[in-house]
Amino acid sequence: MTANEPVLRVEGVVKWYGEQPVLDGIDLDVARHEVVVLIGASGSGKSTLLKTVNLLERVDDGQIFLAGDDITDPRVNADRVRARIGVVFQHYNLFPHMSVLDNVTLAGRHVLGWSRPRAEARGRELLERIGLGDRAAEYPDRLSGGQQQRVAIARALATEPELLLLDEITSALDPQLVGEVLDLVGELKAAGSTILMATHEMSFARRVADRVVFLQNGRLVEQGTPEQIFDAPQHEETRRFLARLG
Ligand SMILES: Nc1ncnc2c1ncn2[C@@H]1O[C@H](COP(=O)(O)OP(=O)(O)OP(=O)(O)O)[C@@H](O)[C@H]1O
Repeated sequence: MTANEPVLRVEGVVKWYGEQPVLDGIDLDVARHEVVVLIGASGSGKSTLLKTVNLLERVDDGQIFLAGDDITDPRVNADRVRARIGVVFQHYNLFPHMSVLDNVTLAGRHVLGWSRPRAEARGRELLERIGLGDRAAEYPDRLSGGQQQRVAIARALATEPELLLLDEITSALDPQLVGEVLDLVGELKAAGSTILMATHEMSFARRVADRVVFLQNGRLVEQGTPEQIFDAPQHEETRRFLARLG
């Protein structure tokens, strides 16, 4: 990979569900250390775009490159690609029958083949970083929703991914737990993570995004800095979307 190559390049991506194009020719780059935030109405295609990057959905047309590698090539090993991309979803999806530490070490041990000591050293370091170092041996249901979502973020970081995908990671949380998760994302940004995320939290998008991307009906309508998008949107569709949010 060359110095200027984006971590992620999405080129002409099209995805159909039945008769309906859900992604209608998306072009998008994410540079190293950049935080790109997807906004748009429910159903505009944000989650589907993240799923195509993580290979949970196959594209019908176009290509996706991760650090220059075409990950939409049908011959790629999807598990290997996924180990290079950390993903956190709305529902934290921790394994309830495994300790917090085992949840965090699973991918390193089973996908990357790390030894237990290596995976656990990395896992404990991450749990310390998210302020849950003393909860390693507990089961997830002993933790609050915000703490579980922080563990899910630690799990996503465990394989030292090149890219983090965050999909509505606060929308299932009680309002008083949202802040701790958003603060953690702010810390990841400060530490230089490369992040592509979808959110309905416009105040957070404004705070954390280097670039905001507005999607509507599977098309990328407009993108720019938070100031450009929120204070001076150029497209009528963007203006209408933001006006509806009040
Ligand atoms: N598995 C599926 N089968 C058929 N249609 C789907 C499927 N998943 C999503 N869709 C449709 O694709 C469109 C885009 O959905 P997507 O979840 O990507 O939107 P979104 O912008 O992430 O919405 P939200 O903000 O509500 O999460 C919607 O019309 C949705 O109904």
